[in-house]
Amino acid sequence: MSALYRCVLLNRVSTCKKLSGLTFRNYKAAPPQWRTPGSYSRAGSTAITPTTTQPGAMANKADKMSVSCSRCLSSQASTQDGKAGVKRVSIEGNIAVGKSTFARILQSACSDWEVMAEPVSKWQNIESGTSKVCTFNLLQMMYQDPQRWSYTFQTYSCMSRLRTQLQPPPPCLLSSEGTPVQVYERSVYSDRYIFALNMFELGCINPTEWAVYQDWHSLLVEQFGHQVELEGIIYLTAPPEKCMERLERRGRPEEKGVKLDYLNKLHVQHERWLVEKSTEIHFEKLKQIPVLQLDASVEFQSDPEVQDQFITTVCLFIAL
Ligand SMILES: Nc1ncnc2c1ncn2[C@@H]1O[C@H](COP(=O)(O)OP(=O)(O)OP(=O)(O)O)[C@@H](O)[C@H]1O
Ligand SMILES: Nc1nc(=O)c2ncn([C@H]3C[C@H](O)[C@@H](CO)O3)c2[nH]1
Repeated sequence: MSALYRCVLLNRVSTCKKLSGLTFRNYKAAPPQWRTPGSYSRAGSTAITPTTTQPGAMANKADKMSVSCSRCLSSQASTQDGKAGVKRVSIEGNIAVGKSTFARILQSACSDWEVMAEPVSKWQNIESGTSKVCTFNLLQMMYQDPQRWSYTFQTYSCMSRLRTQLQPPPPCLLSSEGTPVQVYERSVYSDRYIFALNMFELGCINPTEWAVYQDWHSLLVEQFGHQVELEGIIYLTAPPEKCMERLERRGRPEEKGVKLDYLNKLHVQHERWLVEKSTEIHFEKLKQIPVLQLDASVEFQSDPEVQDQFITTVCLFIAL
């Protein structure tokens, strides 16, 4: 069944449904508007059959994916900052788990979603203040000498994420009749509660730097308030060994020295923050954020059926 068809179907779901372990409670939301790659079309309204009742291959694929949702999205998106009705969601997960790949799939499936990529190329090409010819690769510097460069990296990565999260949605999203969504690849929150915290625990950020980082991070998040709030988090998980395999296959030069142990530590940070909820969080709203956990160890890149299943699940999460 195509993503377009199933998203049309979603329009009629109003009672508690269970999909691959994901429970949805009563919701009435406008249907997400979908496109198939290459052709954009608006969805009409048709009766729905929940995906769990679909026989055959789809059900088997669903068995392969473990999906869980800690709480579903509130239908109230931001209304105070010119982003009325636009929901904001971040995709979180370990290095090379497949966030960009997943984001591209979402982007190509739905015209109402704007995916904002992590600004890696900016980190790789910081222009010198005096000469545009001279650039610095801060990502490489951080990996080569984490003790020296981690704090600098976190200031720059957090600033660039903040800039991304403050970007207004494009006019087409604001005028959308469906459920427009801005999807960020990582966020100012993972900057602090995954990476900066991890670097501090590893001793690559010293206690003074950590105190300074936390102070300005809190100030920025509090000052920008609802402008940097999220309505949901999509957490992609895979065993660190799988991430290592994908990281090596991708072959990003700066990541040559990344060890499995580092990915294990980042995995633990993600689990503490998003699953066990044992990370100390300093923002009340962030503590309440619904988290959709998706098992990204499935090789979904070349499997349209699995992609469809993911899209449907995200679509339901966002519609709630
Ligand atoms: N589900 C998947 N099945 C197989 N290969 C995948 C899958 N998802 C991603 N990959 C591959 O793994 C590599 C890393 O994926 P990707 O760049 O999307 O990860 P990422 O999470 O965005 O990484 P980063 O944390 O560095 O931003 C890529 O080579 C991609 O083609
Ligand atoms: N130290 C550190 N802090 C961050 O906030 C952060 N965000 C991403 N990364 C690394 C992971 C990938 O190699 C690469 C692309 O995601 O950049 C980070 N590294």
